[in-house]
Amino acid sequence: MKNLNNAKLASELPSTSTQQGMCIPAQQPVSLRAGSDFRCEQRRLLSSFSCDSDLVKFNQLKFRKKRIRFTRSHIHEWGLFAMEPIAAEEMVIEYVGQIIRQVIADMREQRYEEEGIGSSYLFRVDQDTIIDATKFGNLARFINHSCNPNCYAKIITVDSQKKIVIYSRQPISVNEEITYDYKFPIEETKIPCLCGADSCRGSLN
Ligand SMILES: C[S@@+](CC[C@H](N)C(=O)[O-])C[C@H]1O[C@@H](n2cnc3c(N)ncnc32)[C@H](O)[C@@H]1O
Repeated sequence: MKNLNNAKLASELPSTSTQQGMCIPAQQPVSLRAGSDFRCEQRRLLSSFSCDSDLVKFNQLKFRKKRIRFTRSHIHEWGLFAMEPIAAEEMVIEYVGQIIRQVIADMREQRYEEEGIGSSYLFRVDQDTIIDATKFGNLARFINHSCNPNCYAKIITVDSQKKIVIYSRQPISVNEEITYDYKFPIEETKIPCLCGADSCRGSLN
């Protein structure tokens, strides 16, 4: 199955409280305990920091969407382009679509092929969850693959729900095409890559 396969699963949100363990030994002297409390809190903050910043950025993205547009791309048909400068490590857009199971994705993939839909808008979240943006989605469905991309896809958990978010990995200029590495699994039947990067691997898969 050739779905947009995201390898960055390391971003699962750890719980900021229960998974940090109990840090206050009951019989500790007060002064030591205060130090322990402090170190414990510091550890908790440090370990939850990147996750919380994902959450903050995700909430910000809801209220202040990046200015982007889809237009013809030199890579493949339609692509997504920045209409404002985007700094590195910014959330650019969420990849929105229908959440489906593997068995449904397999059936749909076959149906889409029969319908002559040549592009794949299926994005794997985990082993049994796929987001299908073929018929319902947002502008993220227009993002093309590049072997030298300016963005990357990451899975974050918001309110116990996994979400695919596209982040910038470097500053992006106005009118620059937004791309990420699809990380398709390797297959025998190759899909030629047209990204044009010097480091192009020659195929998407
Ligand atoms: C999510 S769509 C991207 C948007 C697509 N360009 C469009 O016009 O709808 C993914 C499909 O775009 C095509 N594609 C994306 N990046 C490509 C690349 N670097 N080289 C060749 N085809 C690409 C492939 O057909 C892929 O299945």
